[in-house]
Amino acid sequence: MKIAELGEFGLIEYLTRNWSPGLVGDDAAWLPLPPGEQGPMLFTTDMMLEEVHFSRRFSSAYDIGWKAVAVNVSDIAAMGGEPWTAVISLGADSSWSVAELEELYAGMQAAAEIYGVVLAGGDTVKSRQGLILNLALTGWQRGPQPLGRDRARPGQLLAVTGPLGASAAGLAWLQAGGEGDCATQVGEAVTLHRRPRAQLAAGRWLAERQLATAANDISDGLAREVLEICTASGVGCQVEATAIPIHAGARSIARTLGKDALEWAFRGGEDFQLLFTCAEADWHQIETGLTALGCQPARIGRITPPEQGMRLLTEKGPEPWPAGGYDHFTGGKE
Ligand SMILES: Nc1ncnc2c1ncn2[C@@H]1O[C@H](COP(=O)(O)OP(=O)(O)OP(=O)(O)O)[C@@H](O)[C@H]1O
Ligand SMILES: Cc1ncc(C[n+]2csc(CCOP(=O)(O)O)c2C)c(N)n1
Ligand SMILES: [Mg+2]
Repeated sequence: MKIAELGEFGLIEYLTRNWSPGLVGDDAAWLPLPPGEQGPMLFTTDMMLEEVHFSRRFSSAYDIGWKAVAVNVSDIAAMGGEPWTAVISLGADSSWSVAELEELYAGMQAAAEIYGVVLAGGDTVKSRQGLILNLALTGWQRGPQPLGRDRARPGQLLAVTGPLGASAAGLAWLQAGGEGDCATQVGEAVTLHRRPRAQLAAGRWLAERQLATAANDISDGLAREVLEICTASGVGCQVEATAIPIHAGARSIARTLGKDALEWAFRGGEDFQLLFTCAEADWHQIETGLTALGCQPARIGRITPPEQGMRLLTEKGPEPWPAGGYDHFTGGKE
């Protein structure tokens, strides 16, 4: 069915026909505050555009809906918070059918259930070209203070919650005409590109115990996220290239396509693992706790005093920190 057959209001009614009362149908959604929660409120937004953040050639409408929820939850996870309510802004051109938008909503709903997000209304317009999907997500802080980017201190460890490079590798594989639906490490990289996982349990675990001093989700690549923590905290760092965990599927795809998987880890982005800093004395507890949650934590380096700058230690010796990361206005990558 074409969207024009339903019209704007018919489409909204159709897509939200199973939602609870109070969430859709008035000027604003209303719902009770989470019981007993008084921590600071968190509020984030992340937008996805067709052919910028996803392509219908590589992802189903369900995948796209899923990803919109996961990328927003990831920002709450990086603060050590709990996600709560999201509103959806949707712009669709006439190439999108009602059935596809229904799939998009099914994907959003499925991810929302997994992460405990309530979808609470939104706004719908016709786009001139392609799909625009934006979520604004509220959340709240469990710990006494948000897990920011500005409390990394010299001597602390830099670590990640799991392997990197999978999403960019999965996308490169699909762009090269590769099959995504296979039960291999390559298939897993493709799945991680299509349906990224927010590290909500890891963020919550670290924040509740106050074991992480700073954190960031890896949306724009390790190069960019380490720079953000070091800049916000006013510190330097020393990262060992060989300690950076690379997803096995990304390694395999890099070999086949003649690419560099480490480059995907640094500048590919969309891995949505957490980058965090912690006291060295807490590492054993962190490694055990995060592993029990299904993560594959790895320490990749150390925070240093600011005057030492940011350095990458490779087999050839110390190198300046790799520039770049994903930048929308410099052609994707710097
Ligand atoms: N157009 C804007 N107006 C006001 N603030 C903005 C705007 N775009 C981004 N920001 C703010 O700038 C900061 C960095 O934004 P950015 O989108 O890079 O967040 P991020 O978490 O680093 O990345 P990602 O979008 O991939 O999650 C955030 O605090 C964000 O709220
Ligand atoms: C079709 C297609 N081409 C390229 C990419 C890669 N990509 C797009 S946005 C982004 C960084 C995060 O964005 P933001 O900073 O807006 O959160 C990355 C790595 C993709 N996913 N799909
Ligand atoms: Mg972020």
